[in-house]
Amino acid sequence: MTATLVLGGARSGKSRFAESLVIASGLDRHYIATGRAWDDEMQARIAQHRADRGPSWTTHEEPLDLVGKLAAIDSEGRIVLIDCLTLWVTNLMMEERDMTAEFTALADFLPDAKARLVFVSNEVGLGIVPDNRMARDFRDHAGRLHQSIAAKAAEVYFIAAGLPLKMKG
Ligand SMILES: Nc1nc2c(ncn2[C@@H]2O[C@H](COP(=O)(O)OP(=O)(O)OP(=O)(O)O)[C@@H](O)[C@H]2O)c(=O)[nH]1
Repeated sequence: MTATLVLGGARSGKSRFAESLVIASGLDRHYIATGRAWDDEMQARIAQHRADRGPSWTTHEEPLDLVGKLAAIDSEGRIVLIDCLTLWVTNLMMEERDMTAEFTALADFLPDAKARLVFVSNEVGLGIVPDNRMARDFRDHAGRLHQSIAAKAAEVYFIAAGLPLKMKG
């Protein structure tokens, strides 16, 4: 099945746009959250997101084993929204995982996926070069991952101010 990549900045409207693609598909809706609730504000925000999505979505929370989770729920007639890749990259870095191996596993999974996949991610590479090493590594990992997913995706969008710019497809 096909994959879509939706890139954008913080509060650009990328999650909402990705959700609209899922709803328009008419397929069985699944949501994989890679983020973790680290404080009360985030917990409240997540609860609101869940309420907004409503009961027609099946939610999975998977901070690290994204490929394993995708494989476990992969099925024809299903669409899976992954929100978001940059939080997955953060979690992998915190656990000192082999980034190249993880990114390769995800890219290799895409052509064989039976479900339709919609990836959301933050475009974090547009500002000045960060002055700390970890932030520079994070930016580089995210940029490499985006290029690899974009190369295999059928459609790629960039969202700014709530407006989608179609870059591929
Ligand atoms: N753990 C968990 N996280 C969730 C759930 N639903 C949404 N999220 C997280 O909430 C985040 C998106 O919410 P926001 O922080 O409000 O949006 P944003 O990414 O800053 O802004 P947009 O560009 O508008 O999407 C995603 O990264 C998800 O991982 C859920 O059910 N469980």
